[in-house]
Amino acid sequence: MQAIIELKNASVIVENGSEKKTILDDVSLKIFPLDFITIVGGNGAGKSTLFNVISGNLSLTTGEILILGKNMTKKSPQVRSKFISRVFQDPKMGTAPRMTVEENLSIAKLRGKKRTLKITSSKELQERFLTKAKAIGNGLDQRLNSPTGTLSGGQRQVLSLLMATLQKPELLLLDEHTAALDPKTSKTIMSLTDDVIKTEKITSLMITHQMDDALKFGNRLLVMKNGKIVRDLNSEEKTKMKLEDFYRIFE
Ligand SMILES: Nc1ncnc2c1ncn2[C@@H]1O[C@H](COP(=O)(O)OP(=O)(O)OP(=O)(O)O)[C@@H](O)[C@H]1O
Repeated sequence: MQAIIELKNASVIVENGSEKKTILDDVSLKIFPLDFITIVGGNGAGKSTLFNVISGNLSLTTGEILILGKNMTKKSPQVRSKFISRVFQDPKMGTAPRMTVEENLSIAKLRGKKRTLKITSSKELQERFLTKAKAIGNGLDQRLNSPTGTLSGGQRQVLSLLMATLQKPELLLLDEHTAALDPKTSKTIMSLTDDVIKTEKITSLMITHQMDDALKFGNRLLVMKNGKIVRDLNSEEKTKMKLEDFYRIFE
């Protein structure tokens, strides 16, 4: 099967003064269509580095990255954004605060296409958005003409998620996207995420510090430590895993 993303012996070495540090250490990984992979690991394990390497925000020191079989190692984040979208931990990151919800949606429509300064409103996109936003019921559908800076964190994260997925990406990167929300909102956004991923059939990677979410969601689980992938568990192995087993891996 053709992998959506393939990393081949990917390493990133950074220099801190005279010291060199390997922050991604010879990682080889294939992400297949419809994979929903959860990623866990302690602070500094290399999870965000992995995302930055995939999105093109951080260059590999050695190794290769292929997207749909094509070598994209030297391609910019803009080129890769045709294939990849990302939702960040900080609700402020995914949207432009002074622009309204509607204007932000128009930007989402342009993702991956040649960017223009003209921001056009798309009726179809707006209708799709409204249907989904209404179903969530957190009032976002009432705020189409409000600047996104005035939305609650939960509303902004729903908007970021919908913006990242209204135009189906080849790969969705979820970077601890529920971590800054209160427990109830976090739960709502997590079940919305799972629902969107399933109904739109979106291949996804999700970093989380919530072990129960890592076990509950997705079909595959990666554990990272010291810049390496130390476990790559399939669904069956994942279901056998208990929280205690997890904590043992981290020890
Ligand atoms: N651009 C960079 N330049 C130098 N060091 C970096 C860079 N990016 C990350 N690092 C370092 O690489 C290591 C891995 O960081 P990374 O952010 O990938 O960890 P993480 O697993 O996402 O951690 P956390 O759970 O705390 O977010 C850390 O020691 C970090 O300081």
